[in-house]
Amino acid sequence: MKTENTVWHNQQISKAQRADLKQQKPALLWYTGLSGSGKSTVANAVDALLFKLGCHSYLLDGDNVRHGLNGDLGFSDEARVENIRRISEVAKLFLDAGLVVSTAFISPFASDRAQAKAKLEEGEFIEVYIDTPISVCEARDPKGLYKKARAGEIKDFTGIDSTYDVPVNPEIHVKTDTKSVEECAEQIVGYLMAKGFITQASLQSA
Ligand SMILES: Nc1ncnc2c1ncn2[C@@H]1O[C@H](COP(=O)(O)OS(=O)(=O)O)[C@@H](OP(=O)(O)O)[C@H]1O
Ligand SMILES: Nc1ncnc2c1ncn2[C@@H]1O[C@H](COP(=O)(O)OP(=O)(O)O)[C@@H](O)[C@H]1O
Repeated sequence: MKTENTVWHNQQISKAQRADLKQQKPALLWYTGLSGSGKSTVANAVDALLFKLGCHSYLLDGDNVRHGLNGDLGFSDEARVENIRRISEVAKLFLDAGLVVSTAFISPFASDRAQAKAKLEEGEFIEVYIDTPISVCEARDPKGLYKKARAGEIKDFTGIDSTYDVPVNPEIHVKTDTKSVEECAEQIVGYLMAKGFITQASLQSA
């Protein structure tokens, strides 16, 4: 999709040059999971760990992005599709800047996650499934939203009266009901190290 009568301008500094300067490989950690599953908590812990390791990263969080860029969108299926489309474009720009990016959105539809992946280079999209049973999410209910949804005060609530497509083959599968936040974060950072997204050189220069 592009605006009519616009032409792409190649830029002088490439994505590879920006990444080389930071001694890291751009990547997108795409967190997905139910409300209350732990996306924000784990993504924040990972981002803090990456920062400590000297990695140049950035976190786009669902609730926060809906305070600005996507503040005009609600929770109908169409609005969620547009929400994820915009986020995937923004994430792509951040990757272009050479960063390790995290996005923490419910992103309930598999087709939207697939489209986000298709916008990136091979291997850059890392799906992180925050797999927490809805019973646990509901017991946590950190924002009191499940209570409101059960009372019929919020409609189209994911897992109650709006669909969530469970990831079929996520790169990282995180179980927050059996692991601590720290263990979940270490699992994810360990994956990035094992796959060479963070190099020894970048750690030594930190
Ligand atoms: N109807 C409904 N369904 C789900 N979630 C709701 C709803 N209404 C408000 N909220 C709050 O919005 C947060 C989800 O926003 P996202 O942008 O991640 O959703 S989506 O990816 O477009 O589905 C979600 O944040 P998290 O709890 O962090 O997931 C909720 O705080
Ligand atoms: N291992 C864990 N990982 C992530 N969150 C956990 C874990 N154990 C308990 N929690 C709690 O679960 C809640 C998850 O909320 P949040 O991170 O906002 O989820 P989401 O962003 O998916 O809506 C927080 O209150 C957090 O403290």
